[in-house]
Amino acid sequence: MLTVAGSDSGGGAGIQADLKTMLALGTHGMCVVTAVTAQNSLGVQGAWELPVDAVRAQYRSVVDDIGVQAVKTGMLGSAEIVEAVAELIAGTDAPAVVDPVGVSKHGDALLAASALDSVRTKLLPAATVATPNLDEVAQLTGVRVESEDGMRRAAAAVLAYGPAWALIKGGHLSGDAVDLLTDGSEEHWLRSPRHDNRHTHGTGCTLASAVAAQLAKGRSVPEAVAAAKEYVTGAIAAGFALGGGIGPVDHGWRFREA
Ligand SMILES: Nc1ncnc2c1ncn2[C@@H]1O[C@H](COP(=O)(O)OP(=O)(O)OP(=O)(O)O)[C@@H](O)[C@H]1O
Ligand SMILES: Cc1ncc(COP(=O)(O)O)c(N)n1
Repeated sequence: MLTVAGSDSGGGAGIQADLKTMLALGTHGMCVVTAVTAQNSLGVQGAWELPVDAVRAQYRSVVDDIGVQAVKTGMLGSAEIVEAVAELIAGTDAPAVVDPVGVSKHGDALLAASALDSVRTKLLPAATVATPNLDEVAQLTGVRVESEDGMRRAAAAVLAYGPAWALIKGGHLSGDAVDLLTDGSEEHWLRSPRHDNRHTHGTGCTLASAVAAQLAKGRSVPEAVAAAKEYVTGAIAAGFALGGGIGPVDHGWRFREA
């Protein structure tokens, strides 16, 4: 399966998190790099986008020869890259999990403000599952959620842009870590205990890649999301200190348990 995302030199989020997740879930990981970040446990020190032609060329190389069973998108950076990727995934016969990455855990911008409209009108409509966190919901739809009660409103506002399913992540609320998956008719609440662990770098990338890996294996969207939630919860519980700031989740927690 394929991730279209930015590189995190610290190895906790982005392309690196995606490929580790794909391996841990028994799939073959491939990647289209959209941007390179200089990043560590303290934040993002720099970010450089690739030319849009390089993004398109990587995508065509992989899809035309090897083929894909599922695609995941993460950091896309600019409106130009968002629009190119939206067109590429819309033309690919595989489910697409779109993580509309806006800012890093440290508050560094990973998407230009000028790209928001392209995310709304081009990328979200091409998604099988869109996985915004609550800050991204606010940025994209204007809906602000401060408690579980508001998550239905958030999902409706995201679904209005056209993804088949919305997975609203409540990781930034307090209390249990609750997410809502809905296609507008079915509703699935995913709840896990909140782990009191500050080493959560990469949670969003890991969850979205895990959903894509499960879809690649042929699971339905609700089954894929339930299995992905279980995987990311274990990875957060096993998150560990690395560097002087926020350490990564542990993508290999199941290997170590075994
Ligand atoms: N402390 C925690 N304990 C358990 N689960 C958590 C915790 N924090 C987040 N989660 C879960 O992790 C997943 C990712 O959610 P989150 O809201 O953190 O995504 P994100 O904001 O995109 O990630 P990031 O903050 O790294 O950019 C969700 O399933 C969420 O419920
Ligand atoms: C290159 C890159 N992509 C995405 C994120 C967001 O990470 P998270 O998984 O924590 O939402 C990041 N920090 N860096």
